[in-house]
Amino acid sequence: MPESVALAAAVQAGRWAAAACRAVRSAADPSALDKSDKSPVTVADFAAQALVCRALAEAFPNDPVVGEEDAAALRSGEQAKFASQVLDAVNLAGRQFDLPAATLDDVLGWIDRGGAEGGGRFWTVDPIDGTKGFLRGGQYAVAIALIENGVPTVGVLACPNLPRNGGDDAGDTGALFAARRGDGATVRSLGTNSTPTAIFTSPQADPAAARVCESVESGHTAHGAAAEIAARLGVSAEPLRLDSQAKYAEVARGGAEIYLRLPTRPGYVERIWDHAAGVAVIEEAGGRVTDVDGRPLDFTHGRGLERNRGVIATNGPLHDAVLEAAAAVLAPRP
Ligand SMILES: Nc1ncnc2c1ncn2[C@@H]1O[C@H](COP(=O)(O)O)[C@@H](O)[C@H]1OP(=O)(O)O
Ligand SMILES: [Mg+2]
Ligand SMILES: [Mg+2]
Ligand SMILES: [Mg+2]
Repeated sequence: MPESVALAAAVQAGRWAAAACRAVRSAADPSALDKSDKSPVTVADFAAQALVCRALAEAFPNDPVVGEEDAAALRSGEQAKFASQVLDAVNLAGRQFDLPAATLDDVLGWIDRGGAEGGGRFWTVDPIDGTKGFLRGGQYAVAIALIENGVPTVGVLACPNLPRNGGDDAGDTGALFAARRGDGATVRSLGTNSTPTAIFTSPQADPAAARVCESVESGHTAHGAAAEIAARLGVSAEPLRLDSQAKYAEVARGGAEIYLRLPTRPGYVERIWDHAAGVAVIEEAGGRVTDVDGRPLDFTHGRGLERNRGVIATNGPLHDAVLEAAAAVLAPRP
């Protein structure tokens, strides 16, 4: 079946952005700025958001985009050198795809296309999900999703550092996961014209045999509570720690059964771009996603998942058992 225009645009956007991320990492140690919440943002985050918004604008000029980054810091005279590095990264990646050279104004304009509010139909973009992983040389993902009436209907996760065929095939690094509601989920390489292969979650129904993945960063998830949940389920394998939505991808392709993202402090609201693409990919691969209370993720409240706390994603068959264990371990919803 030919891919829909929306999925094809998101795949192209993911490839362009992944090329920029790789170019930045191979050139030098990426320099980072601190955002107001103290989280880092690099030249590659901005270049990747510019390229994703450029690709989406070509295919869907009227679609709003809700992106993580904005160009305000790059427009301030103080960051002129940083801004010119972003421009260079966009053009370096662009040359790989025969794109016309961009100006700094083009790049700032594309980045700021990500400042929309959302609505009935909109895209949400995390140009680098897992910036800390990117800086460490760990996992990161370019995450792109189309949301229609609160439902992620298209999702792409481009994971430049993830082995495509599982852990044994480390020579073939870089995987792009894609899904469109009703059409299933696939993986392909990051190269142009690569063929997608269908992926499915693991059929494992024995909780004791499950493999759990979680964040590397202890500030992003409660590792202790996850260990208690795993113990209740009788899980013996050590958790797999990965940065970014690569965790959703790993569960979607059957490399793990459970992804736990457990609240570290009351009041942290998850961002829609940290989950929408992962939800589309995992659900189309046969999995399930809810918050820790079993509620579906609610993408109708702007930039945050205001109505949810934490996230639990599973292969499907294990979902109810994990929710039951989580309810026994976590304090009830306030
Ligand atoms: N306190 C926090 N709790 C949960 N997630 C967070 C927190 N601070 C930042 N994040 C976001 O968590 C995601 C990475 O989590 P993980 O540990 O799974 O890799 C990123 O989207 C990161 O944003 P960013 O996109 O800026 O990297
Ligand atoms: Mg960030
Ligand atoms: Mg993120
Ligand atoms: Mg990000």
